[in-house]
Amino acid sequence: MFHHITVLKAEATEGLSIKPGGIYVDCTLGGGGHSSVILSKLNAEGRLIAFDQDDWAHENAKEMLAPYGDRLTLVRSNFRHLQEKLLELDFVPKYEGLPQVDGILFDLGVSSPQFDEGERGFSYNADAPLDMRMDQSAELTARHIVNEWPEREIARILFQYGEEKFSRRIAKVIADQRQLAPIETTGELVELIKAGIPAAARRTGGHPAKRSFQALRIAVNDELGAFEEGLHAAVRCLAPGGRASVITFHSLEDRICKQIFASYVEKCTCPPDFPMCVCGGKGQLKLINRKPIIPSEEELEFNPRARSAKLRVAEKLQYNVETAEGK
Ligand SMILES: C[S@@+](CC[C@H](N)C(=O)[O-])C[C@H]1O[C@@H](n2cnc3c(N)ncnc32)[C@H](O)[C@@H]1O
Repeated sequence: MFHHITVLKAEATEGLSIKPGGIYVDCTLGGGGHSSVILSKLNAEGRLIAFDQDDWAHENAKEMLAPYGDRLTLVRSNFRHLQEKLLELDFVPKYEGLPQVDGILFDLGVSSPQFDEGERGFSYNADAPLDMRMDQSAELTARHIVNEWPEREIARILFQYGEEKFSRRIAKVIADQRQLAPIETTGELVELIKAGIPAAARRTGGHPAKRSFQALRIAVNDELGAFEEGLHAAVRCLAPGGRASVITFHSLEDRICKQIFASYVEKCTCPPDFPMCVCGGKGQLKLINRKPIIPSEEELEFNPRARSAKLRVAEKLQYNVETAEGK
């Protein structure tokens, strides 16, 4: 059973402002929660293209979303290849060599089954081989990072991606241990992480391995690099008036989303409610919400995993003056 509770389900799909006959992309299919809401709002002309790099998500979606027939196209790929993959689909309109879709959704991170199934190696609560790959055909595993990367690189990712204060001490414990024997399992790694954190600090702030496991997962899957590339591609692939809805789960992701969106609005000086950019600037997006939308208390009661979620929505502007005048 694939059981993932969809986060900000109504808010993220309402953010897309769905037209029944439009073409939409869910970059993070997962358990199909957002995809099924989008599909339920489409008519016979409407299409959803759903990406995931994990086979599990596809196996589940093939069954669960089968009633929608050819309204749904599944793409097993990293969303960093969004533009190339959309160009391959005949039914997606193209303009000046770019695909044109009406909305794109990202719900970042891992799904609950990926995390909860110990065998995938994402969880510090289960003993399993050190894997952590979302795409099981990818080469880089957590085992490789822990056993092969230089100690200072391990310290860097623990600090940058996990905000782990004791990153250097943990990296040193890992480097010392692997001289004796390779580190093979999540259980062994949890013990090494604990050994690198002073006893008093271990008793506060949740599970002592939480931050390091997050950091390793981000590094194994190059999550931030893929998101940056995917979000830039999304802005290029939106048709005028199309929306991007992005749910992030930690400050590193949210910062990337905020900065990328800002980089496409900052040169436009048109009023926010203006339907078309006429200032001659190169603005391509307008922000639908300046402050991120966060889950309600009711949602958090029902799904505590939604606690750190933030939703940002932006809309592609109509073509700017140069393009609108038929250049
Ligand atoms: C949080 S879950 C999505 C849950 C989904 N929105 C739902 O409601 O069921 C994130 C999913 O995105 C996938 N994913 C994460 N990063 C990806 C990437 N760069 N390319 C493709 N899929 C990715 C993961 O494999 C996972 O299945």
